[in-house]
Parts: sequence; C-alpha cells; structure tokens
Amino acid sequence: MSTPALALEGLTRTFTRRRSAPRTALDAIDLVLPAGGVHGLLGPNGAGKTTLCRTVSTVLLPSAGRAAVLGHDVVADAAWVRREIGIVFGGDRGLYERLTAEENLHFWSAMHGLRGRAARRRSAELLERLGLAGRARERVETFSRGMKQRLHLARGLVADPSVLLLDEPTVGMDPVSAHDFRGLIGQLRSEGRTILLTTHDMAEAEAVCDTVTFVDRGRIVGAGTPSDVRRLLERGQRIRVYGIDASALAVLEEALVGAAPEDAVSLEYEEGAGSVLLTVTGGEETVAQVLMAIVQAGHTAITAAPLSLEEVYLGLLGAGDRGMQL
Ligand SMILES: Nc1ncnc2c1ncn2[C@@H]1O[C@H](COP(=O)(O)OP(=O)(O)OP(=O)(O)O)[C@@H](O)[C@H]1O
Repeated sequence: MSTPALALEGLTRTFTRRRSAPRTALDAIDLVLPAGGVHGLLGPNGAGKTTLCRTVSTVLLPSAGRAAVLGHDVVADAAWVRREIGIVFGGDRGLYERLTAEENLHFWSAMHGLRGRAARRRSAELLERLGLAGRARERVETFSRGMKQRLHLARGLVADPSVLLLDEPTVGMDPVSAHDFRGLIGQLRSEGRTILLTTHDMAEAEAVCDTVTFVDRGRIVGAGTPSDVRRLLERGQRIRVYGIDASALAVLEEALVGAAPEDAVSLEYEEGAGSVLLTVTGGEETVAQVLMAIVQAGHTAITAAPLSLEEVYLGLLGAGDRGMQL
C-alpha cells in the first residue's frame, strides 16, 4: 500500500487549565486516510476537529500517540510537515485586514521563501485562479466572507502543498459562494492533492467527500463513503399518529414496548393537536415494526416522512457511545 496521506495512532490531546479539570479534545484517535481525494471530518461544535487540524499541522503537540503526514511524524519531522501542508481555517483568523489581497499573498509568499519577482508571479497566479484578480489591490476588510475564504485558500496554496487542511472553510458563506468554493475543492482534488475537510454540514460532506469520518467528543463514532452517508439519510422516519387522547396514548406506549429498541424511538405527545410524533432512528425493519405496533393498537390515521439530515446526524452522534458502525 502506498504511504497514507495521514496516519493517526492513538492520537490524544488534553488541555489542562489551572482551575478546571483537564479536557480531552482528542481521545486516542486511530485514523488512516489514503493519499489523494477529499476526506471529510464531520462533527458538531467541540468535537475536536480544529484540535485535530492544529495537531496535524504541528501547531499543537500531541499529549499522547502519534500523527504522520505522508509518513513524516508531525513532532520529529515538523519542519517537513509544515512545508508539505497548506492550512485554511474558516472565520477571520489569519488574514491581515488592513492590507490588500496582493499584499497578504506577498507576505505569505515571503514566509515560504519566495521573494521579488517569484513572489509577485505566484501571488498573481493565485489571485487569478481564485477569481480575486479584479480586487487584488483592495483591502481585505472590504471583502465579503466568500472572498476572504478564497483568499484564505490562496494563502494555503502558496507553497503548492500536496496535503491541504480545510477547517470549516465554508462556514458563514452564502449558499452560492459555498457552492463555488466546493467547486474549487473539486479542482484541487483533481490535481492529485489530498484534502482533509472539516465540517458540521452533512450535506456538504456528502457533496464533496470521498470518505467521511464522524467525530464526537474527541472520538471517532463512524466512518464510511458518501453512499454510506446517503444510506444514513434514508434511515429512520418521523411518524405522526392522529386522533390520540390520553388513554389512547397509554395504549400506544404499551404497544411500542418491545416493538423496537427503547432508544430507537422518541415520542412527543401534542395534546392540543391530539397527535403523537414518533421519531424512529434505525433501519427499515425497525420502522416497519413500529408501524405494525401502531396499526395493531388500532390507529390508521398515520403520516410518515424521512428524517432530516440534522435528525439522522444527531441520532448517529447519540449512538457514538455504543460504538456505532456505518
Ligand atoms: N486552547 C484550548 N484550551 C482549552 N480547551 C480547548 C482549547 N482548544 C480546544 N479546547 C476544547 O477542546 C474541545 C474540542 O475543541 P475543538 O475546537 O477542537 O472542536 P471543533 O470540533 O473544532 O469545534 P468547532 O466546530 O466549535 O470549532 C472543546 O471542548 C474545546 O473547548
């Protein structure tokens, strides 16, 4: 097998602070990602995505375990790793707002050892490529979120890295800019680069990634391909049962006991509407058993709809403690 782009072995990062208990942001992560392609790291706020990017990019030291980029250890071979990777963080960090786009890129080119004409050529190339040539001489503070993110990406590409870490790059962008930015990610992929993309947007992961790894509370809770994600989306239903009063509710609750695992069904009684909303997470079989139990309890006024991305995602994260496999 060729050298993986990223190999994490028991990677752990704990933050210790004087007055509070230590916080484990990465908890013994094992992960191998092949060279080439877009690899998504999906997780909610606080999952550990940024800490992982910062550790892999040598900004933070691991507390335990190891991480290697293209076979080079991020601690022992930090200088090599820094040369070989590009980092793009979402949000406002890392750009000099008072400088123009061009000045920012000249600065970052200089940081990578490019001077004079070489720096100017590289900056011009990147500004052109990222659709910013027309605004090259304007201050970054006048840019939209999408333009700033494209400039961030230009900055990440200055050293022509083979591995790019994109940490929530489309956060705060309008849908059109986010769509265009995903197009750029596709282009970078087709040039043979490896892209690690963190996001909390499941649809984004499905749209651009070759593999997705779900993280929650510093641990990996699932991994698979976008078609696994698609299957997840098709999993589970929201079922509404009408014509329910308090006594019918008790009967229905009883009928559901044993029909499906307890944590696969959540029930919300809407007294005013006289209906019950059941959120069922699980495969087709679980949904079928729940529907059967409802019908057997004497109800036929039922509607069912697939779960939203958000609901499936939360269901998956909830399953993390049980060691979920996609
Ligand atoms: N410098 C730090 N000092 C103390 N705790 C930290 C530090 N950086 C991160 N943490 C904690 O580590 C955990 C993981 O944070 P991290 O920023 O890596 O998550 P994330 O998945 O990137 O979330 P977000 O999407 O909100 O950026 C959180 O509980 C966070 O509070």
